[in-house]
Amino acid sequence: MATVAGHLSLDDIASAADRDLNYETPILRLLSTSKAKGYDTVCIPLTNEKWRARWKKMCLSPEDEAEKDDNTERISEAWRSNPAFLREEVNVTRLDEAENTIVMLSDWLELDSQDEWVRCDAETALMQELSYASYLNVLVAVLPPPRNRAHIPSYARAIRACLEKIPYMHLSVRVPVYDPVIFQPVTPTPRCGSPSPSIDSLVASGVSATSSRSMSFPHTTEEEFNSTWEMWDVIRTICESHPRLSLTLDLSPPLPLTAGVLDKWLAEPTRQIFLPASTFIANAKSYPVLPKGTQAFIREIMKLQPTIILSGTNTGQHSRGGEKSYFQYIRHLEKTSPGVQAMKKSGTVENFAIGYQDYLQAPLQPLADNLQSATYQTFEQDPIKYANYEEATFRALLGWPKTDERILLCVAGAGRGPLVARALKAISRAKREAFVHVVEKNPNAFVTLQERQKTEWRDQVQLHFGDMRTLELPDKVDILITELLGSFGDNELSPECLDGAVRFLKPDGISIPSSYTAHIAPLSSTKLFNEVRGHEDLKKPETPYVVMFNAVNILSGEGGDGNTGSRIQECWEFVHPTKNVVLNERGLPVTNSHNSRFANLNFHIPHAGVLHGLAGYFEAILYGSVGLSIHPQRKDYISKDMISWFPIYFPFKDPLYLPGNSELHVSMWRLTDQQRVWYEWYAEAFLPVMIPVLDWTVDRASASLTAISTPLITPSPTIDALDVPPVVNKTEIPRIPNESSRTETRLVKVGQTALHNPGGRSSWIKL
Ligand SMILES: C[S@@+](CC[C@H](N)C(=O)[O-])C[C@H]1O[C@@H](n2cnc3c(N)ncnc32)[C@H](O)[C@@H]1O
Repeated sequence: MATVAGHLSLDDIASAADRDLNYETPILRLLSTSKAKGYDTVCIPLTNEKWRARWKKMCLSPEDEAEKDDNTERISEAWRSNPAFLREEVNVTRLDEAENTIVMLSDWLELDSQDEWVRCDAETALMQELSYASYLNVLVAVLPPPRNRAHIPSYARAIRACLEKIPYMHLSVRVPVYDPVIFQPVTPTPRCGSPSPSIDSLVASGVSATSSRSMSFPHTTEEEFNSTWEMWDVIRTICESHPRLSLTLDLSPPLPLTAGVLDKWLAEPTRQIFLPASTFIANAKSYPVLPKGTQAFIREIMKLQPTIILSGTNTGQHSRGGEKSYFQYIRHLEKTSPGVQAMKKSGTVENFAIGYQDYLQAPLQPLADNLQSATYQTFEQDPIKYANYEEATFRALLGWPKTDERILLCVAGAGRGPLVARALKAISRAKREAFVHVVEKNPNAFVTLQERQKTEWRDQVQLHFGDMRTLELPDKVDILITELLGSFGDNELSPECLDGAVRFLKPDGISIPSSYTAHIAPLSSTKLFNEVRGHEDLKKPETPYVVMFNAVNILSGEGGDGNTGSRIQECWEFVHPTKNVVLNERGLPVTNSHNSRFANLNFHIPHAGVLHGLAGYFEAILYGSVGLSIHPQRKDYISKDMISWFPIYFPFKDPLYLPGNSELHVSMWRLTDQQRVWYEWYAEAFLPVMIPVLDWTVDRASASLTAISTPLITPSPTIDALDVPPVVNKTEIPRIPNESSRTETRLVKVGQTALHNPGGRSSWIKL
């Protein structure tokens, strides 16, 4: 269940101050009442107005210059040299008051003020607050929100310094999901005036959430939706994605109905959602509900299990339902969240993967290693994979043209025998006379196969121990059944094993599977990036992993300008039996070069994001229209609730920022020598820019070179990436462009990754 926290306001704390002999302190009284109302925890402001007033007096120049005095400066300097609170400036003083609570630091601190002195004193105050919170064992502190884009690097540097000095505590940056008003330039306050307003006051005054909620975002651009994420991106980058840095997403501003622009928050460490009562609207019966866009977003982000901080629920903003109705509404959203429900429903891949989300696992190597019985047992729990294999075998048997002959089947790589059992079922359903050869190279699993032959299958099967690449069978078979597929299709060396096993097939024989394809999509995930980075050796970021994705955002979108493909794109295909391979006298390929592959795929990136890696999927055709798929857009039509494979993840060792409306060109290789197979991967980012088409003519009147070296247009800061006709020698008469109204789109390169795993130096699969 989602954790729901009640936000205590300064007014709540003040009104709890009247003595109640049942509680030792007002905060303990509020904690107890919140618990009774059903909240799991509370969010408490650490400081109060007294601290704000003292800080203001010490650190901001008075509006009236006449009020300035030396004594104040001395007091300020004394504070700077030894920052400390007075008892009456803080709301929490005891360990039991802070236990399991979320503490909100002074949200008026301007770590990104226009004024350098204000920034400096705000940082001193922040460190003082964190040090005090740390003294009280606080585990999560919500930081004041960033406001001023121009000084976000200063804000981020201050947070980084705090992360280094304060141990254990999680620092959570409060960021509005978007709110352009927050970024209106802060009036410079060179030690005078008051700090810029807090989010709450801006929402309450300027852009009232109620008033703007009723608008349909007529003027809100992609750039505006992106602006707070872009600030967060700078903070996260400067803090090097510190594992104790997280995000409190402030949902005070109303959300758009189109989810795409918000998905980027799913790939971030969004640990808290701040949800004020003012964000709720009244439904037809006057009960508080959330606007559609916010509902959809909360349902989606619930799968990350953030703590929802409800605030202002006791301020009577809605006429019906009372305080508990907000809380109940959140529980209702949780119950109707597809992600949460899938996790709860047994039999789904989401339920099967609980505890494994975003956890990196090394892919199996069933050819090089001998699998454990428990691993086979896990495979065998899949309700869909074996049913689809049985159906494919059944249809292949039904379609087999020679009805009067005994049909020979071979299950190669049989493991503990589930596909043998399914093949026998299919034979019985199809009412055909048939016999099954069974091949397995794992000596331990072969004992289980012998046991099953003796007790279940008897003379319907014949067992053969050995490697399908070298073993000989007594007969050629009609149908060859294998399951040697990895998350990327070919990554458990199905193509190489089948090169050997197809020798068992008659010329017109059928292979189940008949083909499989590998697919990729660019992905962003701070969590996964953190898992692979920071290791001295290159191995970790140059190794593909099997991962059940959760806090992940696929960056690509449909659309684009025709130069780009779909959101998830196919890299390559393997078809069996393989055609046109040069074979030796034993019927085996002379080299493995026919199994190497290359793909160059162009993705459209609609919204800005940070590329951390590639998500990989596979799809297989078993027979006819029966298949297996983990492709996110197709799996539910082909093999819904199949749990055997999680996707694969190809990491990038350094993040690559992709601007909105950019293109990502990905190169992917499957390479091989006589001993190994490995993947290499690389990506480049491009930004399409519109430039006028220049018709060049020779200017005989001017002998100066300036005409061509002066920038004529400035489509992008990387103007040098565009073709300007070269000057061959300095005496050549320059050409100047004619005026033209035509424009064309060119791609300007904005970044690239390293080539990952060259020569298979970090990761490979042993043949
Ligand atoms: C992914 S498991 C599938 C096991 C079983 N068919 C199932 O579906 O549960 C692949 C099996 O193929 C076997 N295998 C892999 N390569 C082989 C080879 N070259 N020759 C024979 N068996 C092989 C492995 O030992 C393993 O038992």
